Amino acid sequence: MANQNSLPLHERIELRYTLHKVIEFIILFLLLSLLVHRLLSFNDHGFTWLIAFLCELSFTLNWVITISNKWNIVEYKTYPDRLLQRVSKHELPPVDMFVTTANSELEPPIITINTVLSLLAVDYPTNKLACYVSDDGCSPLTFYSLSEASKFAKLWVPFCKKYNVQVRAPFRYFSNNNTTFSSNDSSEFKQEWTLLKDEYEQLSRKIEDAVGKSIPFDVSQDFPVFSNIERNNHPTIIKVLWENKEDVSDGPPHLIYISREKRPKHPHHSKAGAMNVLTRVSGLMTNAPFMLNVDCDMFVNNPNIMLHAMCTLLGSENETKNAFAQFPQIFYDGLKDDPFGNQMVVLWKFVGHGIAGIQGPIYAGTGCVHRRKVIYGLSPTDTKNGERYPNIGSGKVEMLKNFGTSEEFTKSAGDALQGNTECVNMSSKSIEAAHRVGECEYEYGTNWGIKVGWRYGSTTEDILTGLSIHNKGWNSIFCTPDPPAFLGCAPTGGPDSMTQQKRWATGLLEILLSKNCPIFGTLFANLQFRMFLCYFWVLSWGLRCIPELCYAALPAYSIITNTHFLPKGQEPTYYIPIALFVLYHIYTLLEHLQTGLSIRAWWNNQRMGRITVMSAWLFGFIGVILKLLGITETVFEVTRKDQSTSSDEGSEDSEAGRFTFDTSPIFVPPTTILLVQLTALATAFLGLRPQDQDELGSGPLEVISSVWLVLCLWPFLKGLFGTGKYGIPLSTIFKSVGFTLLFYTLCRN
Ligand SMILES: O=c1ccn([C@@H]2O[C@H](COP(=O)(O)OP(=O)(O)O[C@H]3O[C@H](CO)[C@@H](O)[C@H](O)[C@H]3O)[C@@H](O)[C@H]2O)c(=O)[nH]1
Ligand SMILES: [Mn+2]
Repeated sequence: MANQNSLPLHERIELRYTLHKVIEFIILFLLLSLLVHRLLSFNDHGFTWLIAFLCELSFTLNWVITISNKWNIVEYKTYPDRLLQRVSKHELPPVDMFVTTANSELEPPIITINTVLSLLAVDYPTNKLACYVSDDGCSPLTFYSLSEASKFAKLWVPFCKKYNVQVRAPFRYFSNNNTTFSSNDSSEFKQEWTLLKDEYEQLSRKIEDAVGKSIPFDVSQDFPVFSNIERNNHPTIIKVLWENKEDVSDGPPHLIYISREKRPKHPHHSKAGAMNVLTRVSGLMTNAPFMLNVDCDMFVNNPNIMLHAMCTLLGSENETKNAFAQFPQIFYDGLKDDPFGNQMVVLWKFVGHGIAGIQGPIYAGTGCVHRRKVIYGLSPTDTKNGERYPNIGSGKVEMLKNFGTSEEFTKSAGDALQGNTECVNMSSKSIEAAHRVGECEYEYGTNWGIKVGWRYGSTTEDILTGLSIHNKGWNSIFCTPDPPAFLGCAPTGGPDSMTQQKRWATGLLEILLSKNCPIFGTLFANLQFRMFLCYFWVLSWGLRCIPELCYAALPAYSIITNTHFLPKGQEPTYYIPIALFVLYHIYTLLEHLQTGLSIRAWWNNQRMGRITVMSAWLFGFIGVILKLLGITETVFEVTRKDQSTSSDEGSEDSEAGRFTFDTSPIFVPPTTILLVQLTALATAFLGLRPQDQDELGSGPLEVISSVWLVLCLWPFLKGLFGTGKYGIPLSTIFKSVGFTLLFYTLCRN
């Protein structure tokens, strides 16, 4: 038994991918050879040679960082059983659970309440949990749905715990299991199951009925605060929907609804602002040392998540090392073969696990358990020395500067920093204080968003917040239990995917071009150099559109002007780009096949990679430039969450993965690139090219490149002839034709 206690709670396992490494180095060698060849033959070639050289230089740099990112692929195994042998259930630390929602139209409340229900039912002592929902939409519908859900939770939570239900989001549970019971199901179970299914259906129906009405319930009676309010102009609303007074062990934990104060002209800092209000309000009510946060669409898929996370966070060694445990983002009911390339399975598998082997995963905004004191600004050395958080200052003035003027809150923050986890309360006094810390002006003049809490200044607040933690020298842990911890929705459709990618590219570049740029973290703080490379790799997504677009223009330019930008057949270097092209695609295909994906999924991801860079990331880049010039502000556009009901045999299904368009200018650049390639190919095949001089004209490689781009842009080619949402709008086509003509004329002159 003594051995039992010395077994580790988590293990780090290094995975070997020798074949991958070999291919990675061959690709690097080929890239370098190509660069050297270009340098040596500059004089014989013109401007295109220089452009190609610069593009390839950036691809090579990117490749070097990719190799570094994937150098130590590690997996963490966690052992919840060992944890439970070591500590009894009532010794486990409390956890506050946060859910954010912002718009009841784009984020249907039925999705939000399923996430909340799945959280309320996790396998963890109920009296250690509290769930806080932040509603930036200040929607009576969301509020109503939650209050109805809290009634249902009283049946649902005990049911899940009694029968050890796997998936604790009711919409999934009742759609997966259907109505077939197994022979060993007791009649009691069948009865309760039927009752709960009924109750859940009633709950969904109530919410559905309420969706149609502008005010879903009698606000004046149920909750007068909701009458006569505007979404962007209202006081703080906090409502304890359910308080777990009796401390029952299998009932639902506390559930609190929060809609922070919003006033026009007061910056609200989108999700980061919401997270900070959640942090403060929960600090006043439960002040748990750990905080789990999820987006409203990310339900719990593995009821043991808290235990898995605790395996990496508890114990004195972890306490001075690991700041947070991040679970991967995985999506449910994803479209077959990932037509929009946004399920990111391969990305998480190789890059995610690779970064996990350096300083730990980047904070991804959802599915993450944070330490409250780290969010309050603690660094690992503060905990090591056992001193009273010297770096963030514990004097009264510093506490006020850091945490604001609420005495109740500074006291609770002090407690949290000292590891004093005594539970606060939900008295009317603390609720009053909670209203104050939810006000717009509360943060003015404080360190909230700057040194404390979720960081402001980027639409990807998650990456920025995680970076500030890694800068301090903290590690993080990539927690990948089986079955997966959380499942969420990936956008389905061209416009939604593009909006999301644009926001990411914008937010990431905002960080790179600010004083928070990770280079400073590695030079002056404790960010490891290879971790800096990881951050640089992610943060520079928005910049990649420049070499990509230039490189995409080169084959067309070469064909139209009858020149070449790739080596010609007489040179031995002719085979370098061919080998690169083949090997790179074998490499990515290998990654997809090893992840269990199809060739089709690989192809979809390849081409969406090209499309996203030329459209969404380009607009992210432009957005940041406009912000830097002071012309516009960047905004957080919420992604639509589709309510994928279980009606799988819908008539539209055959069209489900088809690319959709809207009038957004985001679709102009890819359409233009497509038309440019088609024009170039037409000139070549119709023999309209100018005479080439001494065999220097464009060759098969230029034509192949151009054809390849057309294949990548196939969804747009179909879009040219599609109708409705499947067709590229005429205005977009006209603009693209205009740009194409301009390009053609410029080439000809
Ligand atoms: O003003 C806002 C805007 C958004 N949200 C919430 O933020 C979450 C993420 O928004 P979503 O539109 O789903 O964005 P995604 O691109 O899907 O989210 C990813 O990227 C975001 C950063 O861009 C992170 O915050 C998320 O955690 C991460 O899942 C959702 O729960 C929203 O309700 C707010 O609470 N307030
Ligand atoms: Mn989302």
